[in-house]
Parts: sequence; C-alpha cells; structure tokens
Amino acid sequence: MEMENMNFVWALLVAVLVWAFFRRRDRHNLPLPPGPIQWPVVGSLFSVGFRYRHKTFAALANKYGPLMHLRLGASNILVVSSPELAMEVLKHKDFEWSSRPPSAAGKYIGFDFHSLDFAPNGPQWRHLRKICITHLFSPTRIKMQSQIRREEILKMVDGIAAGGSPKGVVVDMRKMCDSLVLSIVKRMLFGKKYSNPEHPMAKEMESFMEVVKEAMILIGALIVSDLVPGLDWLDLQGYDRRIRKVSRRLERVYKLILDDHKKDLENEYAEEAKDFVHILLSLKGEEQLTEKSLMGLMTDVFLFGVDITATGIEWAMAELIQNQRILKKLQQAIDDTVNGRLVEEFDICRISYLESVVKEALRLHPPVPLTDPHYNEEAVDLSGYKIPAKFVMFVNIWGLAHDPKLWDEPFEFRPERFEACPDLNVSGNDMRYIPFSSGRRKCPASNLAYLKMQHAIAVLVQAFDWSLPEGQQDVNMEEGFGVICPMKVPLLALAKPRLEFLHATPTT
Ligand code: HEM
Repeated sequence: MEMENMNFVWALLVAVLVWAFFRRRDRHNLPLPPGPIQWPVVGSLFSVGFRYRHKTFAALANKYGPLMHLRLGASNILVVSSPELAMEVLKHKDFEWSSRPPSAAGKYIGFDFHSLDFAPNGPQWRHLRKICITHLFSPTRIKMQSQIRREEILKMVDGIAAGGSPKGVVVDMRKMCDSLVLSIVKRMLFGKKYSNPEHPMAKEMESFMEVVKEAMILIGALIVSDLVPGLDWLDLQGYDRRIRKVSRRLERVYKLILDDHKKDLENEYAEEAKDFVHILLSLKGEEQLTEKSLMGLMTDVFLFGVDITATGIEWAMAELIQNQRILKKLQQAIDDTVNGRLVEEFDICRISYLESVVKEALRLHPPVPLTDPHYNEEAVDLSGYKIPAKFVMFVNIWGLAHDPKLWDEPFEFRPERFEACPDLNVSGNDMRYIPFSSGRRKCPASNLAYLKMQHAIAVLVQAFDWSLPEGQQDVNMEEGFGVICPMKVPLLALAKPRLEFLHATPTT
C-alpha cells in the first residue's frame, strides 16, 4: 500500500478511537441496505479502496444490488446504481436528498459553505442557485459572451496552425484544452483585464493558478476529519492545515479582484462589457450578495468551470482519434452544414451527428463519474428501508452509463446509438444517462459547458486531421483518479491542417 494510503488508514484508526471514546450513544438498529463487509474502525474501506471508486461501486453493486450501504470511518454512505432508484433520489425525493455533508473543503475552500457546490440545502443555497441560473448561466448571458468563446477558440486554432508545417504538429491535448477553457473562464469572470502582462494584477493571477490546482487536489482527497466528524483539530494527515492555507490565499486574491472591480463600477459600465464579477457586484436589494458568497461563487466558476470541461474535450478527442471512421464522418457532417467556412457556435444545432458524438463521449467518459455527495438532514424512507438522517449518498453516473442491462456494448464508442434515440439528451430526464446529474443539484452550467464542448470539438475536427504521433500505435485510454476523472496519460496527437482558410467569417 502506498505511503499516503497507509497514513490515511493510521489517521482514520486514531480518529475513530478518539471519536468512539467521546461520542454520544446514538446507534440505531434499523435494517440498512446490503453492502460489503464492515470491519471495525475502517468500515468498508478495503472493499472500496482508494481509487476508481465509480468502477468499484459498479462492481460491488453487481453483488449487493442497486442500493448499497457502506461505512467509511464514522460516515454512512449509500450508493445508488439503477435508473429507478436514481429517479427516486434525484427527482421524487430530491428535496430530502439535496443537502451536502459537512467537509473541510466546504468550510475553507467553499468559504464557510457559501459556494453553491458546498452549500447545504437552505435559503443560502437557494439564493446562490437563483443568481447563477438567472444572471450567470442564463441563455441571454451565454449568448452575450459567445464572442469571448469564439475569439479564444480561434486563438487556439491559430496557435496550432502556427506551430506546424503541412506535415503537421504534435499537440499536447491536455495542455491545449486546459489553456483554452481557462482563458474562456478567466475572460467570463474578469474580462480581458488581467491578460495584459502590464496590469498590476497579472503576476498575482499567474501564481493564483497554482493555488487553484492545489485546491482541486484537496477537494478530491480522502480526509479523515470528513469521515470522523468533530476531529479536525487533530489534523492527523496535515490536510486541514493545507486547506486553511489555500483558503487564505484564495481569499487574499479574491479581495483584490473585488476591490479592483468595485472601482470600475464607480463609473458607468455598459451591460455587454460587464464580466461575471461586475454582474455579481451590481446585484441590489434582495439579490445582493455578501462578500463570502461572492468569493464562494468565484470558487464555483473557477474550480469547477475549468477542469471538468477540459477533461470532457480531451476524452472526446481521444475517442475520435482512435475511431477514424467516426472522425471522418463528423468532418463530413460539419463541412456539409457550414459549406466553406469555419464552424460557428450558431451552426451547432444543425449538426446532429456532432451532438451524438459529444453525447457518446460524455456517456463513455463522464468527467464527473459520481454525483457530488448528497446528504439527508432528516430520516427518509427509501426502497423499503428507513434511512436515518445524515447519510451521504452518491448516484453512480458512470455505473448507469456502463450497465450492460441498459446499453448494448456499453464499452464501445458508438455515437450512432444516440442518433437512433434523439430524445435521450443531457437534460437529466432519463436516468440511464445523466452526465450533468439531475434534479435540484444538477450542474447549473450544463448548457454553457455542453455548448463549449461541442463548439471546441467541431472546430478542432474541421480545421485539422488528427492522428497519433509517429511511432505510437494506440491511445492509452486508462483513467486517472480524482473527483474529476481525467485521462491517466495526457493525450498527444498529430494535427495536420485540412482547410486552406483558418480564419472564420464574421458572426451574424
Ligand atoms: C462537461 C462539463 C461539466 C460536467 C460534466 C459537469 C457535471 C456536474 C455534475 C455531475 C455535478 C454534480 C451534481 C450533483 O451533485 O448531483 C455538477 C455540479 C456543479 N457544477 Fe458542473 N459540470 C460541468 C461543467 C461545469 C462548469 C463549466 C461550471 C461552472 C462554470 C460548473 C459548475 C457546477 C456547480 C457550481 C455545481 C454544484 C451545483 C449545486 O450543488 O447546486 N460545472 N456538475
């Protein structure tokens, strides 16, 4: 076992012993759903392991059924793996299951649970969710910011084209996707301000990205104080200290950004010129946000807005490169639709094969393979069981999308399966396929993220022929690990320009 995992087991052991010494007697003797053997202290840890939890959960569900109970430390966990039960917890009983458990990341990185993702169910979460839906990710706002996405995608194409000869250039797809999505998110949040190297904040922003990366690692880590509540003061793994440090650094930069934007708003500012931070600062009356909520929302957009979308694009490109027949068919579908110019965002709704390709990539490789942890504040009936309060519940998004009882050849990349059923979409109504989840906690940015993925993939595929670099036989399709599921080995691909023109016609 790796050193880090050994440390985790020891820390958990000490924490559970201390917890058992002090805890109130609050045991319940209700029958709970079946699950793997639970050892003293560590619970089901050895059955679940440390990695690829979505795959382990799917394998365990074959044995124990679609509603499974596990224990890790003092935490009780349910895993849901059938469409019927997913419908029950995400739609019919979504109110009961729509809270989030307490966690060190939520407390510090989510600014005392003031981020949308970490906020427990209640007025604070409802307020933040409404602001996101009506102001940040509304169809009008998405349309208003289309020029930003267009410019950044064209920059990416120019960058690839400039680096190569007619024989092509090897592209590090991971770096390229990260940089594309990051530039779009930065401009949505802050406008062009900090892209100028002369701006006093430009240097600060560079080192800020390191803090964001550290925050993502910590959000994905198994932290003992999350599994044995009330013992964060022991900080047996040193994670709590790291999380507090990251939180202080995020807070410092956020405050600088907020002050800088407040100064802008002292003068008249055109609505179209406003970035997300201007919009959030301009809210008045009941909608007005506290400083903590402003910082929480910036965390939502920055931390969840970049990695997940970039991961989705990288997986889709890997599948296309492996499946040249599908790549060619997609190129043809795009060329036929746009007829002699570079594909634009407004063309996407007319290229149904593109949608099928992106849907299939999100099915085969959902970038978020398990929902975020849902949590019941009160006891709730589920599938004949009385589930006590304060259970953590995950829906296995990956498991549902790979279940051979629900899909033909679930491990094959076959976009045609979606052409046969166009109503099967990302809206979260059919629980076999929920890459953005479903119900109250569904991803609030799904429309934006889905559009961005489709446009970026369409442009890459239309502007270049893609293949493996010389000497490489296969794409390594192994998964890395974390809350977001990246490719284990970053994808390298050879891009050869296939269009004489690389500059698009102006948008309508
Ligand atoms: C392909 C890209 C994306 C995918 C597949 C995705 C998927 C998801 C999933 C599965 C959840 C968990 C829902 C649950 O717990 O039931 C989620 C939540 C969330 N996502 Fe996304 N997401 C993507 C992009 C984005 C982007 C671009 C943003 C922000 C700019 C974003 C912000 C959020 C937030 C704030 C939540 C928490 C919502 C809440 O708890 O109310 N996501 N997303």
